[in-house]
Amino acid sequence: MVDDNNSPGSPDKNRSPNPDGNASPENDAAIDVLARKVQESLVLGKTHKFWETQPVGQFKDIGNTSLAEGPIEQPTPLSEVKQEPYNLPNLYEWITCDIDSEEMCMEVYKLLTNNYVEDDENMFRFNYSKEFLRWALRPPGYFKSWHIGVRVKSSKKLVAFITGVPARIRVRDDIVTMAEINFLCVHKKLRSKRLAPVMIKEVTRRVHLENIWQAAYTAGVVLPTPISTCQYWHRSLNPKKLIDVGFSRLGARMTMSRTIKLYKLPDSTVTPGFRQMELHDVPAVTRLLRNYLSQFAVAVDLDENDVEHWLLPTENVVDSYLVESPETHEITDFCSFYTLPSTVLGNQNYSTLKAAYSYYNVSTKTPLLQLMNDALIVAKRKDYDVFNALDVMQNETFLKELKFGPGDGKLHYYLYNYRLRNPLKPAELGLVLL
Ligand SMILES: CCCCCCCCCCCCCC(=O)SCCNC(=O)CCNC(=O)[C@H](O)C(C)(C)COP(=O)(O)OP(=O)(O)OC[C@H]1O[C@@H](n2cnc3c(N)ncnc32)[C@H](O)[C@@H]1OP(=O)(O)O
Repeated sequence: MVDDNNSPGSPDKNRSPNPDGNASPENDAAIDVLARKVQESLVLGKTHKFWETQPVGQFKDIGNTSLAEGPIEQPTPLSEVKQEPYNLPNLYEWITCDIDSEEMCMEVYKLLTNNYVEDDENMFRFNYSKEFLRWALRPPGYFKSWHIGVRVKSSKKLVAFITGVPARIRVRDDIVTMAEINFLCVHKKLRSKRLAPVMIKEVTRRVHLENIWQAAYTAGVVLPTPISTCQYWHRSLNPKKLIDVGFSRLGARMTMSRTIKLYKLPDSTVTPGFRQMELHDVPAVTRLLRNYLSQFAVAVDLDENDVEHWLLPTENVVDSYLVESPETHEITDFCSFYTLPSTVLGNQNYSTLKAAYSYYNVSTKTPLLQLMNDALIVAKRKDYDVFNALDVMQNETFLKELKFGPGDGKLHYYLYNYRLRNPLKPAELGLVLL
């Protein structure tokens, strides 16, 4: 395969300042990578003033297999949880963001659109849509109080944001109610002022108030300590545009027309019984997914309400397809992706990149390769420019063959207040965070 996807143009949360090249995702390699990071930190005199105070795996404990797996700290009585918000610098105030309100949702959208995650070279920035934010922030049992903003007191301008949503996550045999923390953002003009630790402490306090003591999150930066380090892969659907905007490069000895031909996909899907998921499919999809996810060391635990929320197709937010056997009408396979465009920064011809992100996929009868090729075909038909996938679950089995190319940088997975003895391989993760 000609890899024309090696440019720095992947706007993932994978903004590690020192990309790790091609480290293999084996356990030992993962430990090596972490050990190297820690070594670098020591040489640079880099410490984690905030993270060192938190109940997370610490770098000094890497490889110490005598520490037990499970919660690091026990819950405290709710009456001992701090009742008042943490102090902010005087000019700022906390708000709870009512994401149902069109006006509030627009403010959050604008903050993120202008200040959220960029790639290393500042060519692309995530552009989560308002509909996406509403979907991501209002799953079953969500808490409004976990949608937290910081405003300037005088102007009321929103300058920082962090969110949590509840989720059940299974770690080996232990099903743990956690908060999934996402959308941490500080306005560009307020960076490096230690606002992020206050935001994290405040969301932690509000999560504790609901008697929840663990959290899961992903980030492009290395913090103490990843439970796994994954890589994004990119499948060009519109190679000309991707090259024009600098997302990918023309491969060596490749012309534009050969590249277009290389990535061409058929107009229609090939699997008999392949169709969009509908409301009445929720029980069957839930069974299929639960059974599939049970094989991973760490996985999301989804019931029917969760599946309805997270996987029932929502225009421009999440797409789900399944295979219904034409003979037995049994639901045998499932695939899904979510929609996350990126703003193209400083390009004359294009302003956005339309990206699909692989979500949860299950194959029992249709080979995964064929199922995912059908997913690529529908994504292409819906005018996506690129299809992205992490190397989690069984994704490695189709990435190369379906002409995905590796992105640069990594996405690190973390648990708060839950220790794992060793880092996991990406293929041991059954969890995709948005
Ligand atoms: C039980 C319930 C628990 C709930 C909480 C669970 C934990 C949740 C954790 C949050 C999960 C978020 C998941 C996502 O949303 S990941 C997406 C993060 N957002 C972005 O990358 C958007 C663009 N960047 C920014 O808006 C800012 O640079 C941010 C806000 C990221 C940092 O602002 P700033 O650049 O102005 O820095 P500071 O001076 O205020 O603070 C510096 C301290 O902050 C630590 N830092 C930097 N980046 C991250 C990061 N991505 N996760 C955790 N910590 C991070 C850093 O190591 C340092 O601590 P230490 O190294 O000295 O110790």
